[in-house]
Amino acid sequence: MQVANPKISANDLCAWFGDKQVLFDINMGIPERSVTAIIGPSGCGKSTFIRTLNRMHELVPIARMSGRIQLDGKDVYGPNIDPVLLRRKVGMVFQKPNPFPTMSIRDNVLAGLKLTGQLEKSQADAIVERALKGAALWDEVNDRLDAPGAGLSGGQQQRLCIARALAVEPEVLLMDEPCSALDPVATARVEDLIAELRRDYTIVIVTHSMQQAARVSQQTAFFLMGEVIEFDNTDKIFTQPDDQRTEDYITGKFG
Ligand SMILES: Nc1ncnc2c1ncn2[C@@H]1O[C@H](COP(=O)(O)OP(=O)(O)OP(=O)(O)O)[C@@H](O)[C@H]1O
Repeated sequence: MQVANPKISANDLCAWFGDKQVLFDINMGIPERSVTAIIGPSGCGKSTFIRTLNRMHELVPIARMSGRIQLDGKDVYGPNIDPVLLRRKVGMVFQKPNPFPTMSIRDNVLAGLKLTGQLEKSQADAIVERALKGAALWDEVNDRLDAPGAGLSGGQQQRLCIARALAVEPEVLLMDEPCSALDPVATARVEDLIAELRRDYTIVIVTHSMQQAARVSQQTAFFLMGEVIEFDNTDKIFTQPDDQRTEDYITGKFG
């Protein structure tokens, strides 16, 4: 699938852990303000791929990569790019909700801004409200912003982590199996939220749930053993895939 003016593009991307190559010549354009799902069996390189997009891959000492990743046409591995600033633009939400447990809900939302020394105190209340509203959590927590983050349900904690990611005003949100620790009700809320967020953000979501990919995404990439086997509109991937391996995977013949 050719994407005109992609928000992010990967060109000839390869990645290794030590001697083991785990991504092979990935070429993919990720459209702006849209949800792109990454599916594929365990160990096929989905997480590694999204972690190359905001330079988290390089935080693993034995990790290496080659090829090019561009954000708005600019090389994210270029000499003038500060990885910390890049990660503010390209935020990440992880599999297990990971709020700071003893920190208040309010401070959890502000944590990213505090870390990068960007918090203007006079703005804090407005930022907290905007981020929690953006994460569809404000109505549930606005009367207890000083309570610890750990007191929330799993689904609320994940939305708190999404609020924390939104507080730094990213342009892209990478989500690595964001619902895998959530029950179906909490999952549905996060999926509704993803549908809302796509109006303003470019979202890339790794998921093991084919149903989730079909529900939330506009494009889907099927990864297998470190390669992109097929990348197309989600409807096409789930109804008329071009590759037999995609069909076998989505119909549950392996996984
Ligand atoms: N920190 C690491 N050190 C060494 N090898 C790693 C590391 N992280 C991942 N790998 C290996 O890289 C390959 C790709 O892993 P990755 O986590 O990207 O796959 P995945 O498709 O996201 O898997 P899953 O669906 O199980 O989360 C696997 O073989 C994995 O064992």
